[in-house]
Amino acid sequence: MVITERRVDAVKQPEGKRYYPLMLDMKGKNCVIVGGGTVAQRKAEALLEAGAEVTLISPSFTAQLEQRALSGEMPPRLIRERYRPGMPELGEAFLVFAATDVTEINSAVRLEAESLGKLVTVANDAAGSGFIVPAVVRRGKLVIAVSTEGASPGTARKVKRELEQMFGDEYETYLELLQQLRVLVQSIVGDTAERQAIFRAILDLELLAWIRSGRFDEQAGRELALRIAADPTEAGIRQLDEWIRRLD
Ligand SMILES: C[C@@]1(CC(=O)O)c2cc3[nH]c(cc4nc(cc5[nH]c(cc(n2)[C@H]1CCC(=O)O)[C@@](C)(CC(=O)O)[C@@H]5CCC(=O)O)C(CC(=O)O)=C4CCC(=O)O)c(CCC(=O)O)c3CC(=O)O
Ligand SMILES: NC(=O)C1=CN([C@@H]2O[C@H](COP(=O)(O)OP(=O)(O)OC[C@H]3O[C@@H](n4cnc5c(N)ncnc54)[C@H](O)[C@@H]3O)[C@@H](O)[C@H]2O)C=CC1
Repeated sequence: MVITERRVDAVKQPEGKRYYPLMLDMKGKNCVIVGGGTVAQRKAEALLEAGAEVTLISPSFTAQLEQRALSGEMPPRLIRERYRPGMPELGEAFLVFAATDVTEINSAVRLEAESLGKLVTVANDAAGSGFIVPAVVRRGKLVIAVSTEGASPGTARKVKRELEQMFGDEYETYLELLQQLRVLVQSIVGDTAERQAIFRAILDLELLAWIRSGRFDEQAGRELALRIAADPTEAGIRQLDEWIRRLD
């Protein structure tokens, strides 16, 4: 019992880091992942989805990565070698992922990448990483990223699943509509304060419920835009809920 207690007491709290979340434009950006296992695969898939060019360095790869390299647009490049210092791919990378199951290799990748001025993440060492990857829910243009700052990745995944239940597919249509209305209002209302008041009024409209009801379509969106263009004032927009309700 005493031994157990000592063991628990000896576990050091990792020093607190405060991360800065951001959204990176990865289109066409070179990313190097060292490793070819399930973690490398998960990171590669997310990067490819964001339009990055992905190179993986590993003596072996998961069946899914092998498959992905043969098919589809923008296949990942697989380099079938063990990592060794001085590989040119690292120097050309925008981001580097050290994702092998060998701590010494991951550390060597980190040191080299850092010496080249690269941002690097280490799959088994949050403290030694320049960035970490959150769990992500996407609904069209709505992106919800969840992080526990490395405290419990499993919890990040769990919270993501909860958010998936809370935020349904209606957000895809909703954000497309809001984007259109925003561009429209920006093109017809010159005064910043008035524009902001209009945007707030639009957010207060019961558009989500309308979309969820299944009665909203392209024609309805057009009609809404026309009504806003006809009376682009806060008061005018606040009256639109009545019109929406009457459509029911
Ligand atoms: C620090 C970080 C670095 C990074 O990879 O960026 C990191 C580190 C580690 N993860 C480990 C384990 C697991 N990781 C997951 C899952 C995910 N891990 C992700 C991110 C991160 N993981 C970063 C912090 C994120 C944050 O906290 O905010 C997610 C969110 C994003 C993604 O990878 O895309 C993705 C969910 C994606 C989704 O579902 O959408 C699961 C769950 C599962 O697989 O079912 C497990 C097993 C359960 C568990 O251990 O909790 C271990 C090994 C521990 C060990 O063995 O001892 C380490 C190493 C360590 O802790 O040092
Ligand atoms: N960050 C995260 O999200 C998670 C991290 N982990 C940690 O990440 C590590 C990797 O996990 P998995 O992908 O599940 O392991 P895995 O065993 O599936 O894959 C390890 C990969 O590393 C490659 N590799 C080994 N030596 C190499 C070398 N010298 N050069 C290049 N590649 C080499 C292997 O070929 C293999 O493809 C584990 O050590 C684990 O602690 C585990 C789960 C989640």
